[in-house]
Amino acid sequence: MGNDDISPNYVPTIAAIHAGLPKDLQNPQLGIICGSGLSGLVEDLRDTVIIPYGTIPGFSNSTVPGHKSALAFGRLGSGNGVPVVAMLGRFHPYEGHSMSSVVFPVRVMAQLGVKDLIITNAAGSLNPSIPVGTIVIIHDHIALPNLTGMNPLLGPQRSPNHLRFLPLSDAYSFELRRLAFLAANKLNLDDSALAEGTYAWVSGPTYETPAEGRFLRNAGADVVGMSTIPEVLAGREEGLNVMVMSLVTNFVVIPDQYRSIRAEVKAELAGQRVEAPEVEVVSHADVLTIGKEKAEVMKGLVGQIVELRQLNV
Ligand SMILES: O=P(O)(O)O[C@H]1O[C@H](CO)[C@@H](O)[C@H]1O
Ligand code: HPA
Repeated sequence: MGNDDISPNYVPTIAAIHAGLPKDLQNPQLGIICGSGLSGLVEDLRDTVIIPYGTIPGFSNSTVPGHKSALAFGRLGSGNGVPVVAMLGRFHPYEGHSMSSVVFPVRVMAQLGVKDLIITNAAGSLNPSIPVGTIVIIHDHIALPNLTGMNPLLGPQRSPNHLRFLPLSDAYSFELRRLAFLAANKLNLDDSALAEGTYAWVSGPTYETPAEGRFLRNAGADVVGMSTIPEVLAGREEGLNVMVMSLVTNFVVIPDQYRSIRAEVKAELAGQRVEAPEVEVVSHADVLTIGKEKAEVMKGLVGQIVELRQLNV
């Protein structure tokens, strides 16, 4: 899955978007990507204009429950506020979208004038000290697909302004992460509400086996998900400041030890029938439920980050 569309034609896309917007919303400063079940993040936008993906050349539709398929434009923050564009729903490679379609909206955001990009997602925790409901401010990532030939930036250099060899040691904006913690403080959130950690990107759509979960945990990842990193890479390649907030919606199932069938059969042969174990499984429905529960907190944080950014704190 390489990058199949190196030079997208932005003209019809930007024209379609601008045609649907009043002048003062045409150059948003902040981009937001709403993860699974997190479209409620934009409820506080003012003067909102919704543009369905289906009407925007180059955009696909998201097929995942909990993802809408529209851009929301509006204003966030006090006074006149900051013009914002939000993706209500994203594209995942596992849906069959090409890598270039997955990151196209981020490139379009950059064309529209976005400078800061806040990416959200639902993720599974690999770290026992990061429970369900925690919001993890991502400070690093492990992207196995990137290491094995699925890097979204594969292909000819896009332009002289797009770095051929993009460094990623500074991928996650120190400034925006700082504002996230200042915002949590302003909102009187408990220390445990926000954590910092490393996101592991996997292609999905299967959830991890216990051995895969253990492998990722041992590799140093704190949370795992099937999105986000292509957007981070494209955002950085486009010169945006990027921050990622992962909402932990479940623990990745990693039993300490496997139940031995041999031992159970031995017990059965000795006359003691053992019941089949109940194995805990993750479901997307559970992921969406936690998203709904925590949408308010996520929304509050984003709003407060915008407020602090406006004040140049
Ligand atoms: O990363 P987002 O889009 O929030 O969604 C997460 O939730 C889905 C699995 O439940 C996967 O798509 C995973 O990546
Ligand atoms: N694994 C991968 N992606 C996810 C998970 C998970 O446990 N939870 C939400 N998205």
